[in-house]
Amino acid sequence: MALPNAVDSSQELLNAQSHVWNLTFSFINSMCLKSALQLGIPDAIHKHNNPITLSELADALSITKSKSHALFRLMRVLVHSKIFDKVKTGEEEEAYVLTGTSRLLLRDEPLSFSPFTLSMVDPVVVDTFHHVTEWFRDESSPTPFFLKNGATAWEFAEKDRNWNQLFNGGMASDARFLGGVLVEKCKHVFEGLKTVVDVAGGTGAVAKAVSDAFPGLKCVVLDLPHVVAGLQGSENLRFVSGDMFHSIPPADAVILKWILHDWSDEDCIKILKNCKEAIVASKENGGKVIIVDMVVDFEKQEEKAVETQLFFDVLMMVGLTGKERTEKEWAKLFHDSGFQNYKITPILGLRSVIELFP
Ligand SMILES: C[S@@+](CC[C@H](N)C(=O)[O-])C[C@H]1O[C@@H](n2cnc3c(N)ncnc32)[C@H](O)[C@@H]1O
Ligand SMILES: O=c1cc(-c2ccc(O)c(O)c2)oc2c(O)c(O)ccc12
Repeated sequence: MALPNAVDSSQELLNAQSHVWNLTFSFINSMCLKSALQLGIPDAIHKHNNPITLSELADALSITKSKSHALFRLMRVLVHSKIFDKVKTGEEEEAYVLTGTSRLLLRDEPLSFSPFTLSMVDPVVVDTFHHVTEWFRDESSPTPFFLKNGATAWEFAEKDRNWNQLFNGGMASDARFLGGVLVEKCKHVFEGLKTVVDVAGGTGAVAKAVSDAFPGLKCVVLDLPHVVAGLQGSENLRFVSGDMFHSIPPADAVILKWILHDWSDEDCIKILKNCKEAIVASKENGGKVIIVDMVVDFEKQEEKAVETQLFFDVLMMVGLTGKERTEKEWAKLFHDSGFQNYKITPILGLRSVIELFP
């Protein structure tokens, strides 16, 4: 029975080859998405109000006539990756519509994710990945990013104004989205608090959502000088520049959103000890740390969720010294930083709110 085996094994080889091709070229998905956002395709479809044909789309984007077929090919990839959908509008004619995914990427929507995506497909992030192999063989660089740039990501952001703006804008788009969900789904987390400091709170989008939802609550955003310079606060929102490794202003609660996954265990313990110092004075009003981060479980999740968690974990390894943590790893961090108790509420999709008590 040589033949069936030969067929089997050649089919296996062909499948393996196709798998290798798909993995080799999966960056094309990211780059087509980047072009779609830069060209403003989601907004053009949205503005049209109806399914949009290829030629209407080309007109709306002011694309040169000679690129019309290229646009068709770009849209074919984007429809395949379910960023857009295609509907029949007549016998022959087809037209494009938005999907839930592209609705999240509309430029002028308050909850747009587009700035985050554009920051993460920028050469500052993507180029770092060309230095991973070299980093594995390097004795002294903490990250591939450091190996390439001779600076940490935060030092780099201080020097490069364009990247600083792009990165802070990207973070703010996630923070606006999450801030809204947080105050809606996690009201109880903020009840009874009089003061809160959002440590490394970026340009203040989470603090703004919290200070708007709880007008009696005084919010402070602490971040590095190049992030908070020139930002305007409000009645109950104030920006302070400083270094969380040195000191954190005292408050009833500290928020740490997407901070601890940026850092090694050793650095997290330093940050958490400073947070503890900031909150212990006001134990009767709250005295807690509110962490928003992933609690990963690489075994018990759906395939797509596992992939997202693996991507974030490697992103943290390549750009920064951080990682995504399992509950066991979180618990050890909390114990090693001198906290007694924690409560995980897994309500933010892949991320959780962890309340940490001294
Ligand atoms: C991943 S961003 C998260 C920002 C914000 N919490 C959010 O989720 O949108 C990390 C933030 O940490 C800030 N950061 C880094 N080192 C810091 C330090 N030593 N002290 C204060 N903030 C710092 C960065 O400037 C950046 O805004
Ligand atoms: O400055 C950076 C920041 C981040 C980053 C991304 C998502 C997050 O949620 C987060 O907290 C941090 O990642 C980088 C990266 O992966 C690079 O390759 C180079 C630079 C950076």
